[in-house]
Amino acid sequence: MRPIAAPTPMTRFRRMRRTPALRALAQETVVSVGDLIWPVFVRDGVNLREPIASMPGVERLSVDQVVKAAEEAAGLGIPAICLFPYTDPSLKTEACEEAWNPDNLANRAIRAIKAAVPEIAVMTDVALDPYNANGHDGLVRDGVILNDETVEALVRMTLVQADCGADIIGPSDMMDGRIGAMRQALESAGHSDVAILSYAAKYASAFYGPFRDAVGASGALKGDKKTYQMNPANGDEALRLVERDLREGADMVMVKPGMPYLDICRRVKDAFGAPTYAYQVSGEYAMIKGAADRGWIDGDKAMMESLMCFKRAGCDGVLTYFAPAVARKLRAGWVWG
Ligand SMILES: NCc1[nH]cc(CCC(=O)O)c1CC(=O)O
Repeated sequence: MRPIAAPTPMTRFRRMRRTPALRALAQETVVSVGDLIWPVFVRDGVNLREPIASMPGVERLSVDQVVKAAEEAAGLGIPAICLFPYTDPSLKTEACEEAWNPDNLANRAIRAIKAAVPEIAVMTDVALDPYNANGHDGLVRDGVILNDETVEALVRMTLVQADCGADIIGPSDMMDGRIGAMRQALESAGHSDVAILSYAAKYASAFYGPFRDAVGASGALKGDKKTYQMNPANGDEALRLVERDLREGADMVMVKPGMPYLDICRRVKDAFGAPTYAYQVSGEYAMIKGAADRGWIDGDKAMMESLMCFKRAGCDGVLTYFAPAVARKLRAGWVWG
């Protein structure tokens, strides 16, 4: 495509910006409620909602409250909810057995949501960090993160989540070969309808800080995640990872974080045309909220603009802590232009 413009004054771009009606007609991109996946934090207990200091407005919810949140999301038309457990430190071990316990917090939440709100898609997190005494996404031996042993553990975790009724498996661990192993295991176990949204291009990012507070992993983590998460300097590698995961059977792919990596979103969408998602991560949320709470930016406008930018960059959808707030704005008839 080669856009052509006659010289001014034959072309005046401002003609199409003059009124809201003309701006609406010229608008190229839309955000709709169907683009949203809402990540929520689950904690133990009953009737509990616990604020997270580094994520103003986000709470850890007990399972009964997660069900309420899922009902609210479904009522707003949000298609999917994604669960992250805050695991009791006493359940964290080096072998991470709690990860495939059918009665762990995340699995109880999946079952409770599917029983009460079957129409909402439940997405899971597959990684060992909520269950690992050392805070890593993989099993660790002598300070080394083990790839193939971790993949076996992740497959066990996946199968239990699928048994509990998960619709979308979300491997966020960045081990090599896990998508193919999970896909095969799901097929063999009769879960051929369960989809995989691969965190294919996940960077070793400073923007995950508030999330690690939210799931209680900040204190536990020994070292960093640079031997498995990507170097922020790399773009071509993201394309190779996405291609590999699609070939192994991923149904959808994700770029994470979101806003600092919109170039990667665009390249991934253009290269493969696969369902492509971005994760607007905790640090991105905290920046917008933190600045808004101090009166430095208009929080609603910055939130809506950020969602539009993901869509413009080629994303089919966005995992965002803003999901219910965005859905409410859309429902109220948000005027973009
Ligand atoms: N498996 C860990 C995981 N899953 C989702 C996030 C980050 C999400 C966010 O920051 O909102 C992380 C953090 C990490 O890799 O350390």
